[in-house]
Amino acid sequence: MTIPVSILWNQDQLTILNQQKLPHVIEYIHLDTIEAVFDAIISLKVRGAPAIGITAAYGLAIGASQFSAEKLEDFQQELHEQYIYLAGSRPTAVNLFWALERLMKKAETAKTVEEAKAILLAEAIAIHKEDEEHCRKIGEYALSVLGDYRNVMTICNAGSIATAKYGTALAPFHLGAEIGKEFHVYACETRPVFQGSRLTVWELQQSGVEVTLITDGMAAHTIQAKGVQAIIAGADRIAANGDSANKIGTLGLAILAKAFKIPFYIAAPSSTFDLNLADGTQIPIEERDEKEITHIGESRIAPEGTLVYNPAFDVTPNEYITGIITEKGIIYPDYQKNIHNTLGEQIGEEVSQ
Ligand SMILES: CSC[C@@H](O)[C@@H](O)C(=O)COP(=O)(O)O
Repeated sequence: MTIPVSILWNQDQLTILNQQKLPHVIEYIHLDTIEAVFDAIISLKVRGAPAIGITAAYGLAIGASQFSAEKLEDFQQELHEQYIYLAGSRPTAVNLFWALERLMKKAETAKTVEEAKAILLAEAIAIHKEDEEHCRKIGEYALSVLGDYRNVMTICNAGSIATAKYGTALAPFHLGAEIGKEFHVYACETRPVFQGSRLTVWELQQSGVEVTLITDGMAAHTIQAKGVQAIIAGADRIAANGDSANKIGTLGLAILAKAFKIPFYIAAPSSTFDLNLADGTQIPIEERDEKEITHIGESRIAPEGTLVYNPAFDVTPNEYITGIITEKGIIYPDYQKNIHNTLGEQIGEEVSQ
């Protein structure tokens, strides 16, 4: 049993698991240009907030390595243009902007073009490595709060393949499998793109975790009928007051958790916090192609001319969140105060869009 990984940097080459094709085809593809990285992000070949950030960082470094500029000033100008280009790939996951800005800041310190290229790549590798360490810590903290619980619900895929390794919401299940702690995970299929059925179920099966698939509309009944003891979800962006954006359907689960008096946890690394935003109303919500709802694969399931609203994310207000599990510890209400105390002021200065 192995925990799958979706991003590899080997011999100066970026390779990703093509998540579009899972679970039927396990295909790893090389991304050799910044355009290929942009396409992989917008088309969900790579997805999940931390994985998007890591891939974008490599994308900027790969792009910069191919610039022909000889003068540092020209190089920095081209770098800025490519940074804006990649930052336009997806709007909600703040890890994208966080990672790109981290590279841009580092590049400013370079004295030569060659040095800038080396700095960019080193920073992308550092972000990749740190994310794995952070996710492992999140998993350890999550295991401590889940305690003796066995039946836990999740949504979307906030797993190993959405990060460098281990995942955020799925990290405790992978680590649990390693130490013999048995969970039974109820995975919401997560319409419209089915990250739950296609990715979470596949990923948990790979590491030997017991997982049952349900449709999103079955969540309330399943909590009641199967004795779900906790819900854990990832996040794409967390505001300074703890309001958390995650895949569409997460807010519904949080409300259910309150109604059924079970804990609802968000698991996310510090790179997912955007302390520049006072609350969740300011988080941009991506709206995606209506075909994701009117079709399953290439088959149309709604009449021609159907009006469609397809927001990919929703925002869970902080009052529904029992705790936010980060690599720096578990943050409990009062979120406004405790997020600031746990993450420190520097994060607020670094993250912006
Ligand atoms: C650890 S990833 C957390 C979230 O990014 C994840 O749950 C999610 O919403 C992913 O959305 P996606 O649209 O598939 O990129």
